[in-house]
Amino acid sequence: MIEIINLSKSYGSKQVLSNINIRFDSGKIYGIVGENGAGKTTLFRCLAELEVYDGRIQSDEQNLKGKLGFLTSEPYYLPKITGEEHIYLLTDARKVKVDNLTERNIFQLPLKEYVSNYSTGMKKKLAITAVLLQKNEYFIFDEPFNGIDLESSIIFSAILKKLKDLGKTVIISSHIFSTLKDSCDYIYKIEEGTLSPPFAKESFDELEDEMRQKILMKDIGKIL
Ligand SMILES: Nc1ncnc2c1ncn2[C@@H]1O[C@H](COP(=O)(O)OP(=O)(O)OP(=O)(O)O)[C@@H](O)[C@H]1O
Repeated sequence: MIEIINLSKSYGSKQVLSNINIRFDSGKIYGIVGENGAGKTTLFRCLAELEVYDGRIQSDEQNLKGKLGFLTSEPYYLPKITGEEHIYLLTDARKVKVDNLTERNIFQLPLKEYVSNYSTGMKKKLAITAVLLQKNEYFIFDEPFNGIDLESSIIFSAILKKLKDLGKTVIISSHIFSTLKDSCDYIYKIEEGTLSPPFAKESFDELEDEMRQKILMKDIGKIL
């Protein structure tokens, strides 16, 4: 369980998150949606303790940091590092021993090659692989579906379900609503720094309609 209590975050005079309260339970998948700049990544960075914020984040873990895997929307790689080395770097940091990496290479990445030679989607899949192999209890996936091909999306969706079955806590953001609809137990919307009440599965269509209506109200003719 992770609980966020009265969390607010500003960058200088700009308030990005206001009084966020949310609880993430084990064995559940939580989706976070919101327009570009709504504050999704900022919320995730606060959860990963990469930001200073007002409010409190508590969990039933003594060392949440060591059990939280964070797939950032633009993962970082060292120069001149191979896929295999990148994975071992991250798993060694957690003192997790990875046997049989070849078998666990679910996205069939060329792990002996330099990551700098990977395509965008391959880099994303490498980052997903490393976060999974770290054996985390909590997972934050910021835009995991961005840039990955259909087959990999299907594999990743199946992995999400498996994580849920294993009792892990999963928090995920995506602009592709269908991917969240498939996987999530609850979806929250961030708008102007505040969080909506949770939408449960039976109200996902209602949320999607609401978001579509808002977009349709914009006068796209202005640009043409
Ligand atoms: N380091 C920073 N300094 C100043 N402002 C920032 C910083 N990081 C983010 N912001 C601002 O905070 C707001 C929220 O950004 P954030 O990246 O959390 O949005 P997001 O919902 O993840 O957007 P996207 O869907 O585009 O990824 C934006 O207005 C952004 O400009």
